[in-house]
Amino acid sequence: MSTDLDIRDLTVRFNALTAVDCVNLTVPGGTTVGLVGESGSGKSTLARAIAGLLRPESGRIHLGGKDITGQRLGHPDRRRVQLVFQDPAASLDPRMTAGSAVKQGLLSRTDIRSRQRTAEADRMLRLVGLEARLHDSLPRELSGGQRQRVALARALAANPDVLIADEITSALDASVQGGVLNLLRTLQAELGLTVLFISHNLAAVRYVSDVVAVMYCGQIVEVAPVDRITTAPRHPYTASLLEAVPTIEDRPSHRVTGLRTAAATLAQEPADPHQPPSGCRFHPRCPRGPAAHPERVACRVSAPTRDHSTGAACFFPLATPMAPIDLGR
Ligand SMILES: Nc1ncnc2c1ncn2[C@@H]1O[C@H](COP(=O)(O)OP(=O)(O)OP(=O)(O)O)[C@@H](O)[C@H]1O
Repeated sequence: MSTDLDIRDLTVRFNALTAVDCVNLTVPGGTTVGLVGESGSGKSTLARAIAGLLRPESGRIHLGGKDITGQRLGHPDRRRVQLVFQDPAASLDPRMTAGSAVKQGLLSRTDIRSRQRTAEADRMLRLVGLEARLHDSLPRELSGGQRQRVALARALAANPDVLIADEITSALDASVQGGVLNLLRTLQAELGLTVLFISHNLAAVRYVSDVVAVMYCGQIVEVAPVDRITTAPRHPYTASLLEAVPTIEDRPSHRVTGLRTAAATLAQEPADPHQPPSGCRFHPRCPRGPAAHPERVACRVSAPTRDHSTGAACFFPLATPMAPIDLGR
């Protein structure tokens, strides 16, 4: 049975810097939510807070209805959320074999006896597409893709409900990225995992996600099903991100929403989370905001909340593209 992950009003601060600001996000059980946004927008901080590696200042994290906020290391529920990082070379101990790394993940399991661990570690290695003969290999004897599979096996060994994948393909050669993404999709479906998939790579996000959440300067500015958000983004920031992907330009729906103007905005510096702009944090860069439309003062003075009908936190969201007109024969 798959488990919902519910994040409510979550705030994480590093001294004066609010890296995650009152974030609300639900990852429905057994689905994948992709989390995108520019560098420094707070994606990894949110991931680490959900995984219990950072203590939030306020807000709650619920897993299957149970509050797991701020659980300490060693709490039995901590294994239920597993985080896999970008760089397996850094996250794996260079002196520890693949099998030993996976066995570490098994330590949190009360249902696996110590004498079963070797066989179970081999099963986990096979599950991620590695031959059991690699059990005794050290990280330096493995390729980047194999190392990331070991990191995945170690995470899955804990039998988690939620897997957070933070840029897991970014450090890999393009030729092996697809294999890891396919593996993630297969594992997600077979194990009924609830997945938060963080990536700069919008093509990867589109490939694995059911829903996409867009983060800007510590806040979630838009959430929508993947097909909708990639063809008809409602928040100007989402549009800017999509516009930065060259292949998207050929999509007719984007011409309808007139997104070409948004591309230029990404050339400007992102908002500084130490001194976030007033009102909507995107307003100084926004092609639909007061810089281009001086009468739109609301953007400067009030912070928009996410609207249920558009999924976007914006006073002047982009219009839904009109359905194609059927001209008949
Ligand atoms: N341990 C820390 N101490 C102080 N500030 C931090 C710490 N970790 C992150 N930050 C700051 O918090 C903000 C959000 O960073 P975070 O790494 O969560 O962003 P991100 O969206 O994951 O970026 P990237 O895509 O580059 O990984 C940034 O301004 C960053 O400098």
